[in-house]
Parts: sequence; C-alpha cells; structure tokens
Amino acid sequence: MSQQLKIALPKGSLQEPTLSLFEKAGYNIYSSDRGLRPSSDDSDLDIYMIRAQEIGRYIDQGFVDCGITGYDWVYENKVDLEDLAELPYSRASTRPTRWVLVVPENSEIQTVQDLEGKRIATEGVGITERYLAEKGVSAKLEFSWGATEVKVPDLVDAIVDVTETGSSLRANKLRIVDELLQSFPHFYANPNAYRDDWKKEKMDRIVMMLKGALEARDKVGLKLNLPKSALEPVLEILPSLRRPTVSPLADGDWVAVETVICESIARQIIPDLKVLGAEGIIEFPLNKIVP
Ligand SMILES: Nc1ncnc2c1ncn2[C@@H]1O[C@H](COP(=O)(O)OP(=O)(O)OP(=O)(O)O)[C@@H](O)[C@H]1O
Ligand SMILES: O=P(O)(O)OC[C@H]1O[C@H](OP(=O)(O)OP(=O)(O)O)[C@H](O)[C@@H]1O
Ligand SMILES: [Mg+2]
Repeated sequence: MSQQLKIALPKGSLQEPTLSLFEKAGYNIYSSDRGLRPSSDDSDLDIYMIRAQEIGRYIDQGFVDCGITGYDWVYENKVDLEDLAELPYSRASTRPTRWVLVVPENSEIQTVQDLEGKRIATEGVGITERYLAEKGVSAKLEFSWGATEVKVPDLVDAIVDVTETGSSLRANKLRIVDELLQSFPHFYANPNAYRDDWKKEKMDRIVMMLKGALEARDKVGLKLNLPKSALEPVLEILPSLRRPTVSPLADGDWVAVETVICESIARQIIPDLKVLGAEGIIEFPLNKIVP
C-alpha cells in the first residue's frame, strides 16, 4: 500500500474553523457530525478527529504523524514537538484565545497576589500551576471539566479560563485580573515522522497551502487602467503589499496596474483611484497568497 500521513484535527471548538481552512487550502474533508475518521479528496491523508487537549500527546507518542491543535494545550501537556507553523485563526474570530485569571466583577481580588491561600478552578491546571509559581503565589487549584464560569464565587474565588470574544465573561459578570497566555492553533509534527522524506514533504506542502489560504483571507486583488501621467499619484495611494505590477497597454499613453490590498480599504481606495483617472477597475477575491 502506498504511504499515508496520519494527521489529527481538533474535535470541539476548533473543528469547524479547521475544516473550513482545509477546504480553502484545497483539501476537502468529508466529516459527518459523529465521524471521527473522516475521508478526504487526498488519498495520502489518514485523518483522525481528536480532542484538542490530547492531540499533542498523540503526536508525541507517534500515534499520529502530525496535527493541528492550540499552542495552549501543547504548553499544558509539556510535549516536545516539531512546530511547523502558527496558524492565526480561532473559533469565532481572527483573534488569539487568551487564558485569563478572572473573578466576579464585584470581587475584592485585584491582583494575583490577593489569591494567596484562596481557591482557583480551571481546565488548564498545568498552565495555572506554572503561572502561580512564577508569581510566587500558592493557592488551591481545582481541575474543572468545563462550564467553569458557574463556579465563582460559590465554589471558588477565581477561575482561569479561555476567552476569545469576551462574551462569556460579560454574560457571567466577570472581570479579568491578569492574562496568563495567548494561543493560536499550530501545525505540529512528531520529530521522527518529520525526518521521513516523504512525510516531511507532504507536511511542508500542506502547511504552505494552509498559510497561503490564511494569508489571502482578508485580501483582494485589484486591477485598473490608468493614463501614464496619473501613475505617480496612484502609486502613492496604493498601500501595496508587494510592489504593484505596471504593464504597458496597446495605447502607449496608458498603463495597467495590478496589486493586492486589504479588503477593508478597498471601499476607500477605489473611489480615490477613480478621481485620479483610473478606469476599468476590477476587484477580485484571492484564494491563496504564497510569498
Ligand atoms: N472561544 C473559544 N473557546 C474555547 N476554546 C477556543 C476558543 N477559541 C479557540 N479555542 C481553542 O480551542 C482549543 C480547544 O478548546 P477547549 O480546550 O476549550 O476544548 P473545546 O474544543 O472547546 O471543548 P469543550 O467543549 O470541552 O470546552 C484550545 O486550543 C483553545 O485555545
Ligand atoms: O470569549 P468567548 O468568545 O465567549 O469564548 C470563551 C468561552 O468559550 C469557552 O467555552 P466552551 O464553549 O469551550 O465551553 P466550556 O466552558 O465547556 O469549555 C470558554 O470556556 C468560554 O466559556
Ligand atoms: Mg472549551
């Protein structure tokens, strides 16, 4: 049988954004709600859906060759993996997940030092232990299986939990005392698997396409025609990610300009270009940007 790459993808919070990133990168993964061994349109891949908390351990043990999981859980599990790329996406936004120490809004606790001898609940016991040791604070740490917000103030004095958009903190009237860690998903490999030429090349190619898809996420392509005399002022207002391509047109007094810009500024720039004399302006979506 031909070789296959065993790859673990996260079940849970990161499942949906991870599968949609793979689709944008060109890999279609066919996953039903309960299916833990999804198939895909790339027969080189042997895919396992595994809880984000455990993926690092399974890569470390060589049960899978590689996988995507949050940096937070690899830090928590203290496993030594080949870190091929940070992939800046999250559950609901493009912001990193933050592990924060939080208390009820009206709590007397203002700093971590106020937690000496107090009780803290968290899913990330290792992350919290290391943080408290760094701060020289000794507190009673309790492992929490989730829904941790409900435990303050009756069961514990503070919790350490992840926040992304902040809506759970607001809904539960909680206040951030300190931030312990920021985390994005990473593509990790087992160091031995990464020494295998075929697997290394396969992983590097997947990482290139994933990064290319993320890079293109909020960018658009822009093409326009211009009288040569307007080129200088136009180049001044184009915040080109890379140098714009300028090509001559059949009419020697005109040039075509092609570039890539952030989608968020297109609505400002396109009318400005028009005022400067641009014609035939085309904005188009991009699938990948590979530098
Ligand atoms: N809004 C978010 N909430 C929770 N985790 C998030 C969020 N955004 C990104 N993540 C990331 O998802 C990964 C898994 O999160 P977590 O450990 O909370 O498990 P989960 O998939 O949310 O399952 P559970 O329902 O048990 O919490 C972590 O690496 C975390 O940083
Ligand atoms: O800042 P936000 O965007 O609101 O995200 C943070 C919330 O997401 C996580 O909950 P999850 O859905 O993973 O459930 P859990 O509490 O059981 O972990 C986390 O524990 C917070 O409750
Ligand atoms: Mg969670």
